[in-house]
Amino acid sequence: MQITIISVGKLKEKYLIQGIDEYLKRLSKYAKVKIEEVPDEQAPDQLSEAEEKQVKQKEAEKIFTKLSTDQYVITLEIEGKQLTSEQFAQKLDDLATYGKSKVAFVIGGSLGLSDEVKQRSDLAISFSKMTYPHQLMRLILVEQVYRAFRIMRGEPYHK
Ligand SMILES: C[S@@+](CC[C@H](N)C(=O)[O-])C[C@H]1O[C@@H](n2cnc3c(N)ncnc32)[C@H](O)[C@@H]1O
Repeated sequence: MQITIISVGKLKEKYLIQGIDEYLKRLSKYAKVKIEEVPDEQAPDQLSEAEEKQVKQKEAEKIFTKLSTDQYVITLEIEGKQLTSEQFAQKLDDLATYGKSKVAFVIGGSLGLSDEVKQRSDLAISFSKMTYPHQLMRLILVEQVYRAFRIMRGEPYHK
């Protein structure tokens, strides 16, 4: 399986970089995982609805440069579908079985994802109704992808 994680915004915190690197190392046994970081748009704290839309659209343009038509796109959205780790593992397994082995996960920036990106999404998943910072979301995602591979292979992992 070829997995691309497209994430808006730069990873700054050392502990997150180390955590993500650790899971990427563990994941290399199961899949090719590539991180594509796209720069976030600099914007003031107070934005009108139109300005917010514009920022998200600009970020979307950069996201689209990293996506290809043959990828199955999974967006991370708070309002997306909540899955158990087993269901998530089953989903990845099904994708591999049915020839959709190129998967792109997309994590938005601090304002979230634009409607255009959401429309391109094949599946929107939520990790809870709470909002996580995008940097932390990247760590949570790689851990869950790693867990999914362990589940798929029937290998022991913390329950
Ligand atoms: C700070 S959040 C953006 C918050 C923004 N207000 C929104 O509604 O999307 C940054 C990104 O992290 C991801 N994210 C944060 N919390 C999430 C959750 N509970 N489930 C899935 N993705 C989440 C999403 O991709 C989101 O675009």
